[in-house]
Amino acid sequence: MASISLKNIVKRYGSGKSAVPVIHGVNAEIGDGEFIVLVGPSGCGKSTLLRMIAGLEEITGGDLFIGDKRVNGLEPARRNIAMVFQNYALYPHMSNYENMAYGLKLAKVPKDEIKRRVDKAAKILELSHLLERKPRELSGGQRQRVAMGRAIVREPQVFLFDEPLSNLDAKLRGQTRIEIQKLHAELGITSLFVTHDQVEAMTLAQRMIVMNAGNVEQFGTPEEVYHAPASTFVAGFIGSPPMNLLKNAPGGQAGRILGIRPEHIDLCDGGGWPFQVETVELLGAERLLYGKVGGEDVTVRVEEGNAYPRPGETARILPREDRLHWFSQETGKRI
Ligand SMILES: Nc1ncnc2c1ncn2[C@@H]1O[C@H](COP(=O)(O)OP(=O)(O)OP(=O)(O)O)[C@@H](O)[C@H]1O
Repeated sequence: MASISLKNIVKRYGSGKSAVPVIHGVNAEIGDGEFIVLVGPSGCGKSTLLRMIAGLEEITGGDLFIGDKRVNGLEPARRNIAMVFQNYALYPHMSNYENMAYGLKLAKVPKDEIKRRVDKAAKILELSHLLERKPRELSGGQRQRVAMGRAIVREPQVFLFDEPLSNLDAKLRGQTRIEIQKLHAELGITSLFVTHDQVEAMTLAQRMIVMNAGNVEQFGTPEEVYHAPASTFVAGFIGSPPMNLLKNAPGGQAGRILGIRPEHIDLCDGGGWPFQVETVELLGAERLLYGKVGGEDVTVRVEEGNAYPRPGETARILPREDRLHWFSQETGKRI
């Protein structure tokens, strides 16, 4: 196991005048054994960052340490890292056992040691009864477990996951998420998990790095990111539906954006803000009311079973005082 340290990491694709800057100086200290999720919208540079740590992409500037060793120029095979990809990348003609054993065989690990490691990984992943089958004889979720097994047997210092759940359906994604958490609890290997899905990020992360356009917007626990987003970008990205952001809120201040989550607004009989309801959506346990306050979009969440206004009506709403967030209109940063 090992810590990972990113010091002012920069990435540019190409060179000279045609160089495309993609990562603009990322700093992060990841502790030994931590499970970190890297989350952000498509194109923000998550995969590029992960691939630089894996050694699959050259680092343009800055220093990357794994443990106390600077590894910028070290080839991937010598970084003691295992990577799990979205598309599993299993060999179709090999059995699942052979797929898991292949890397060790190449590394000339003795046969009985290979068997010991594969059997142990298969047991952890509940794959023992499927080892003789070929990957095509497995479900998507089982295939992803074989891919994880292949990573585990190498007993790496670091696991890198590149959107490994995105080919699975919603239910299986949920189950596999739980398995990955169990695996981490059992093995305690430093892990970096890339996703664009904020729900996946919130549920898996011990700490999460929220990225936007090649920069780190926030690095914190899911609680910190949810309760104290560092910027309007994070406020709008984390949480579903996203935080309401109002430039001209009643009682607001010039130059400031007021943020309030839909779940932190109550309906009231008098006082509060006038809220013109436009549409209402039922999502099982809750109802979302979409409408306007003074011309700005506002979403309000009401627990199912409670009274709620209908489209076309004007209701009164009261944001909870202790749940208000303030951001600078100029920089978007939290005040
Ligand atoms: N080989 C390349 N040459 C030039 N630009 C590239 C190259 N690879 C990636 N990029 C650009 O770098 C930026 C970051 O890409 P990256 O794949 O890291 O994003 P991402 O956050 O992982 O996105 P996604 O979730 O869509 O995979 C994008 O703007 C992309 O177009």
